[in-house]
Amino acid sequence: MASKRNGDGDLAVAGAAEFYTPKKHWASRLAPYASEWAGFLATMPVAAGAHWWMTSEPAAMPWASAGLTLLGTGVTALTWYCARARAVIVRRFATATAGITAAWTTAATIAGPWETPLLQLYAFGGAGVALSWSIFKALKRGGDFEAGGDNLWEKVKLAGVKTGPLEVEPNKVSGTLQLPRGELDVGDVQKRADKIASYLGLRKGAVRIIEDPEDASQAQMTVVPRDVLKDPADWPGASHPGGSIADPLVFGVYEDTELLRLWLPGDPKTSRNATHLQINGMNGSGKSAGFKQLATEILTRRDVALIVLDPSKGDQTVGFLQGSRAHLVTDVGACKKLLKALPGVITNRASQLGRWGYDQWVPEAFTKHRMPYLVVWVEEATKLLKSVEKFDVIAQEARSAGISLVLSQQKSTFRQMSTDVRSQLGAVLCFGVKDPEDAGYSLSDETLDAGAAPHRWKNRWPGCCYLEAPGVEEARYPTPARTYRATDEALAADIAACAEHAPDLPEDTAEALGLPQRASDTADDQEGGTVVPMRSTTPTRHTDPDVDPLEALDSLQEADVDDDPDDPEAGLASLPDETETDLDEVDPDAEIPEVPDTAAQIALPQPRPSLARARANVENWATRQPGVFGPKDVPTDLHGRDRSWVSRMLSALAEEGVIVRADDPGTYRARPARGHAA
Ligand SMILES: Nc1ncnc2c1ncn2[C@@H]1O[C@H](COP(=O)(O)OP(=O)(O)OP(=O)(O)O)[C@@H](O)[C@H]1O
Repeated sequence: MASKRNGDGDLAVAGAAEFYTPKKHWASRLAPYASEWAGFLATMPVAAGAHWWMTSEPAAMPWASAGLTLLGTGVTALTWYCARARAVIVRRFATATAGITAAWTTAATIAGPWETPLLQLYAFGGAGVALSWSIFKALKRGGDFEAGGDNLWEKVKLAGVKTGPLEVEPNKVSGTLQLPRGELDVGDVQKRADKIASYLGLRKGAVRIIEDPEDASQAQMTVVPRDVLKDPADWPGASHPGGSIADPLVFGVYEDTELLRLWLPGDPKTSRNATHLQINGMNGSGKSAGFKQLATEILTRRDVALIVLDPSKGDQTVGFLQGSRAHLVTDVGACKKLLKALPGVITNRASQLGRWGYDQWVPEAFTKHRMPYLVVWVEEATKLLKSVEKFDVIAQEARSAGISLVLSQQKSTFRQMSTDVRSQLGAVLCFGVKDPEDAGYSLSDETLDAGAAPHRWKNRWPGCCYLEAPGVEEARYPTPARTYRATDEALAADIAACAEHAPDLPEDTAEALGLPQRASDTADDQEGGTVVPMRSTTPTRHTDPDVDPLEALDSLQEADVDDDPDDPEAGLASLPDETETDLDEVDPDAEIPEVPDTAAQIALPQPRPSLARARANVENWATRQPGVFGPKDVPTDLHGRDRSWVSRMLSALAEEGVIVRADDPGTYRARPARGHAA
């Protein structure tokens, strides 16, 4: 193979390309050998001319002889020196050729090239040298692409693989591989991708192999010699200021310099589905920076509203959105409430879209009916999802109602995110993770098999990511990308420049979610623009002032999706005597902790408490237990549901820090009381 580095010291894309460039015509097949024969033929007239010149000036002959001898020795020495980086055989061969040519030219200049034995030496010796160069090249290069390719495949123990025509782009060479049928499969080649990179003198991960979905004996090989991700590109500004959310969100570049693009709404014309997005990555892998850029892209569009639920970090991550039209909710309870209110909003929006004749949200829904697309971004999603029933159903319905959910969390193990929820999300953005197992919770097997390895980055390469999403070519899924390097000030300035385009939330949506129509209408924001906690927003309006919105939603949910279909007692009133027995376990003398409104209801036997009341009852009971307890210990009539529900509830309470986990799995204890002395 040709030199691995070009004159600038860069890894040579051209080198890789040169190795592979197919030579189909006889002229191009012979071209590599032309130089030695041209040199052979040129030597005779040069020597004859020099001889004629020297003999016409006899006085100069002694000087010319000495000069030519010195020049020949110098050229030979220079050849030896310049070829020091080449293989020993090449160096010797080149030096010998220079020496022989210089000696013959000097002798021929003095005596005349047609004199015996100079003419014979030229005819046989010169032709012999030229021929041996051609043989040497032919053996080394094979004379055409395929033999060179065979050499590569043999070296990496994949003999029989053939490389098809290659497409050479800046920093990328790609082409089809034909595998020997029945002998090798794509997995064999994928396993050796790093060996191929090593043979080509490239970094690990520079070679990726993707299976051809139509033919298992073929694969697509992509070689990306230079790692452009090492140095992230600077934020170039919002990609479509004042544009539609139907335009892609652009938030970085792939290693082959393509833009990193994400589409959230569907597109009936191209059959692209609307999607939710799952974002994973370990601490410091660049999730927050990615969020800021995507949020900026969203907030600079004219037909989309953004709601951000960030129960953990608050100002740290979303602070730069102060004063923007993003609705920011940072209170845990308020975040949960909002998520639980989503089904109502989904139903409402879906039926509106249906009435207007749309199967899904399209930009026209905004231009004609002022219904913006809605993005609900949930940071630290695991904490919130656990307490939202049937989240998979919410996710499933949300897409057709023009709502995309973005769930961001460090990792999505099956414990943290059910397969049902996962299957509804549709798109994954995976930043650096701790180990291959974590990568497996985010990316598909196909992407991982094709060489995606986010665990190699960990958090040492913040912003590096893989994206699997509708609208992105599947062959691109294993291609690494990096988000832009951006400052909060630059992003905030872009958002501010488009503030006039940002739409309000429709009145009914705002009302149902307990949000103002305009984020900047909140008292907090007017006071100087802090993150807006949900509790500071205007209360939801309802037609019946006596019905608590959450209770109403709970009843609706229960009517729709009873969480305990197998429970024979589902929907039946609990027997009062059982209630008394159970309530014996609740310390009647203990002071009732602060559970707004609902605490007073605990002692009263209820037919089957609403979901909200059941949660409050269980929480109240659990925080008052003197010892270790598990789901089976929680009195049924406090909640009226099956044990798996109680188990999920206790786990959620432990996540929220209301109770703590005990030593044995599935057991808990009340949080030790603090500050009694005070
Ligand atoms: N594309 C990028 N290029 C360069 N630096 C980046 C990039 N993305 C993120 N960073 C830097 O990496 C660091 C960690 O990023 P970030 O806070 O977004 O990670 P995170 O995954 O949100 O971490 P955590 O979960 O701990 O909050 C920050 O200093 C950030 O500026």
